[in-house]
Order: sequence, then structure tokens, then C-alpha cells
Amino acid sequence: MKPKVIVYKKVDQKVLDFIKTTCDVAYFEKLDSKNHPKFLHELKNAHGLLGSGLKIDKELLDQAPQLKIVCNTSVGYDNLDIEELSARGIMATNTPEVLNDTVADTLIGLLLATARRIPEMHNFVKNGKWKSMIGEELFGVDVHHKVLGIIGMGAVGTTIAKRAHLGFDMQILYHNRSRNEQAEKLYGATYCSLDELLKQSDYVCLMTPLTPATENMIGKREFELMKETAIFINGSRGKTVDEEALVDALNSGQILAAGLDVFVEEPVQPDHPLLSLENVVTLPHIGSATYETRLKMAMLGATNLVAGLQGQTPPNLI
Ligand SMILES: NC(=O)C1=CN([C@@H]2O[C@H](COP(=O)(O)OP(=O)(O)OC[C@H]3O[C@@H](n4cnc5c(N)ncnc54)[C@H](O)[C@@H]3O)[C@@H](O)[C@H]2O)C=CC1
Ligand SMILES: O=C(O)C(=O)CO
Repeated sequence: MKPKVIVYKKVDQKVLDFIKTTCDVAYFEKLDSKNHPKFLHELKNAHGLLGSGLKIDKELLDQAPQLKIVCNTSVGYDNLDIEELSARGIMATNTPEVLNDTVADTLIGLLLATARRIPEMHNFVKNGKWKSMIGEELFGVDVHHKVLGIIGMGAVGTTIAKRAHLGFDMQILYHNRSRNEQAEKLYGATYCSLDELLKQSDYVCLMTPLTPATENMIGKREFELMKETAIFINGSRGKTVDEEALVDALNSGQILAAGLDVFVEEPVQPDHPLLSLENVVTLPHIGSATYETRLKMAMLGATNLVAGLQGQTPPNLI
């Protein structure tokens, strides 16, 4: 008998076909609630789960007594209760590396857009406000030759450093749990303490996973350490930042601007104070969102799922 799996996110037909060669698939293109009766019904007999973002906690696991493997189609796995999964002997996997270039492209794009005020200028032209030569009230700030501080110099952080250093001649500072020799050797990155990084950087880019140690890692104290001309970029998870402190820092001129791909609550509420600030550029969590990369991530997730259910060690076992 084939193992039963639930795919709870829209994936390419190629991915579904691959899984179906060895598994019976219950497919939910979009799962609005984990209390969906059909989903709960399938969960009772499911051996595997594939998707991203769904909170996999004790409550859900209690309803999935047959589960052997949970496969995220994302590199971040803060939605998984790893302790609870381990205690139950359930494997968990993620999709590292295949998204590095795409996410780094997005983050560099966000940094440029924020520094040069591109969305604001776009609206300025489209709304018919361009009536004469622009003055310095519309100027941005340079990116090239500035100091970029990367907090979380892992796979994505290093790929951002490559673009920033080789493409924009930026000087790279980084703070990480451990030294990253590749980034030091290839991109001239200098390791420093978090406080030193915050004090010296023109751009601060946050790229850590969300863990108990990184939750609210950037708050009032950290914004106070940054330069008044600093631009803050968050590509990690919303909860790594104290959003109230960020709003205060942007309103009071403690920092110059922010570019955000992630929020504490996603989708962010339309009346969130961050959205009304002119000096904030926002994206709807699109770090890895290209056709090519999302396909690679889904296929890697499916490869992990099939391997795990066939008794092999999945390539990206967490
Ligand atoms: N906005 C988006 O669409 C995306 C967001 N992400 C987020 O970025 C995170 C990082 O992704 P990768 O670079 O692939 O992971 P990674 O595991 O390769 O790198 C993370 C780095 O953060 C460091 N780190 C962890 N805790 C730390 C702490 N307390 N202080 C300092 N450094 C710390 C680690 O040592 C590691 O070098 C993901 O976990 C995810 O949350 C990743 C991809 C896309
Ligand atoms: O992979 C992740 O962790 C994301 O946030 C989306 O690619």
C-alpha cells in the first residue's frame, strides 16, 4: 500500500506527478484553516505533509498519529515545533540553498529601492507630480562604497554579501553565531559584535532564522545604536524585530528608512502604522517568489518527502 501524504500548498503538476509515483496524495491548493474538516479527516491517516507556513504543533500532531515526516517547502522552519516532532520520532525537512540567489536578488532590490526611494518616485511620476526638474527633496542616498552590516551570515547572507561587495563595492561587516571564512575570504567581510555592526553600518540587513534567541533581536536599544542615516532591511522573519520600536525609530528620525519583506503578522493589516510611513518600502514576503525558484523548492520538498517515506535519510533532514 502506498503511503498517504497531504500536500497543503499549490505546487506545479510536475511535483505532484513525482510524489504520486510512490504516494497517495490528498491535495489542498490553498488551506485557509487547519480546522478544515477534509484536512482533519486526511490528517488521521497521513504519513507525510508537504507545504509551508502551517503551524505544526502539538495540537496538530495529536490529530496525525501516523505521521512520519513533515516537509517544509521553505528554508525557514519556525512554523515547526522541532522538539515535539523529535519527541515523536517524526522527521522534519526544509529547502536550503536552492533559493539563495533569488532571495539575495530580492534583498538587494529592496535595499536599492529603499535607498533611492524608487517606489515613491514611481508614484510621483505616475501621479502626474513631475512638473519640473527634481530638487534635493527627492534625492536618495548612495549604496555603492557604503558599509553593509549583515546579521546572520548564513547561506542567504553570504549570497547578499557577494552581490554587495563584488557588484557595489560595499564594505561588509557581519555578525553571526560563528565565523564565516568564505565570506571573509571572498567578499572581504569583517566579523564584529552586534553593537559594533549597528554603530558602523550604513545599511543593516537582518537575515537570521527566527528562534527564541533572535525573537525581537532588533528593538529600541538596537535602533538607538544605529546611525541616523542608517537604512534597515529585514528579510528574515517579522518577529525578529520589535515593530513598535521600528515605527518609533522611523518616526523620530532615529534611522533614515526601512525596507521590509516580512512582518510580525502576514499578510500585514492595511492599517498597520508601518504602511503609512513614506520612508518604508514594503514587499509581501516575496524573497524566493519566482517561478523557477518556487518550483525548485517544491521539488526539493517532494524529494525529501519521498526519500523519508521510502526509508532513506532525506537530503535536508533538520
Ligand atoms: N524573506 C524571505 O522570503 C526569506 C526569508 N528567509 C529567512 O532567512 C533565514 C536564513 O536563511 P538561510 O541563510 O538559508 O539560513 P542559514 O541557516 O544558512 O543562515 C542563518 C544564519 O544565521 C545565524 N544565526 C542564527 N541565530 C543567530 C543569532 N542569534 N545571532 C546571530 N546569528 C545567528 C546562523 O549562524 C547562520 O549563519 C531563514 O531561516 C528564513 O527565516 C530565508 C529565505 C527567504
Ligand atoms: O524559505 C523561506 O524561509 C521563506 O521565507 C520563503 O522562501
